[in-house]
Amino acid sequence: MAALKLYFDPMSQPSRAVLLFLKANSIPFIEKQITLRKGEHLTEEFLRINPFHKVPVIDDNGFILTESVAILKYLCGSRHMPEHWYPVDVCRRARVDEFFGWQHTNLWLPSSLLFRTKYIEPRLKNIPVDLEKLHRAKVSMDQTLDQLENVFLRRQDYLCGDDISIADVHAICVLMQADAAGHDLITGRPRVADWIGRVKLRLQPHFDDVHSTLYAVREKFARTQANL
Ligand SMILES: N[C@@H](CCC(=O)N[C@@H](CS)C(=O)NCC(=O)O)C(=O)O
Repeated sequence: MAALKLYFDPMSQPSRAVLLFLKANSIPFIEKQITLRKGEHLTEEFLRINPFHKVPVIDDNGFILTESVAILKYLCGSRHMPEHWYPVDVCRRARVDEFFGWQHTNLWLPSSLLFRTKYIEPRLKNIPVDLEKLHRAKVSMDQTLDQLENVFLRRQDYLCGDDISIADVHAICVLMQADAAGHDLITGRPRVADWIGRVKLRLQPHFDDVHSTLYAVREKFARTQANL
């Protein structure tokens, strides 16, 4: 049987979620890095794999799947992973699905907007940072972080229950994008701070390995754009 292939860019938050999950669970796979910055997602070869020109994508012995959430769920089912990642119990599983439904507009959107506005757009279009747009993204990101603090983490150690699930892996990778853009995730949010520490610890050393490219960007921001 051909090995699983993962097409990813380490600068992409959903790519990192899948990469991290594979590494943390020692699932064998072949790395196919697609560097978005270089336009490698727009080649004819990649468009045949994903006509939507997005990463991540997996090719599991000819079964091609896009969308990070679908990929994580597929890996849980096809690799018979420990139950805590995506519980079998109907209600516990529904909590994970509930979070994934919520995160698209509430977590993914503000975090991506923040990073895009501060990092990608100025470089791509050679323009200064749009401060008004950045402010809107920051307000929205703070609302989301407060909801993580006061709703999801109010009575439990992980986002969807008492043990780590694929929702935690996905969410922390998305949040790291905002962190790299210099957004303060934890001040006044002790539960979010503890949760980040807890999830990272569960996923080390792979967490730092998968985030090394992003950490370099975060350092650059801290030196050059700390005032924004
Ligand atoms: N909902 C998708 C989002 C995938 C996505 O937007 N990927 C971005 C990188 S973070 C991408 O490949 N963008 C390139 C493009 O849209 O051309 C998922 O979770 O997998």
